Amino acid sequence: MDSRKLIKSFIYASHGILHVIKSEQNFRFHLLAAIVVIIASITTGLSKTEWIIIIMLICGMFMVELLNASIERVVDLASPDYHELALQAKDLAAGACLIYAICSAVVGLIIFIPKWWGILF
Ligand SMILES: Nc1ncnc2c1ncn2[C@@H]1O[C@H](COP(=O)(O)OP(=O)(O)OP(=O)(O)O)[C@@H](O)[C@H]1O
Repeated sequence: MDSRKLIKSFIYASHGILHVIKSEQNFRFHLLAAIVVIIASITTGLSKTEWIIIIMLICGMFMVELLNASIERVVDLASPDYHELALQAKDLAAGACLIYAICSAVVGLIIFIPKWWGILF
């Protein structure tokens, strides 16, 4: 295996992540939300399985946002002017983000609410 090629791939991927942090407000919001969820998870106390679910949800949200940002750029490159298919491509990608965000919120509530209920009452 060519280790220099592997290191370069990591560097390019890191550039992509840094670029999306700088340019996408949605991504910064999800980053902040992830920090809040991690703090809540530490203070609430989760099982190993619950931690795995939370980590997968957080990383999944970042992945979907990165793919959405990537699709937006490809669409802007291919169709700078208005086109119905460009609209559909961007709206479909945004729809994917919305579905994942709703799913994450629901799963998060299923994990946290019974624990907080147990602490409060
Ligand atoms: N070339 C285009 N042709 C047709 N409709 C478009 C085009 N570009 C954007 N749109 C429509 O405008 C909406 C917003 O597009 P925009 O590029 O501003 O993305 P966004 O979702 O606001 O992302 P961000 O603000 O993160 O860049 C899209 O969801 C789509 O409905």
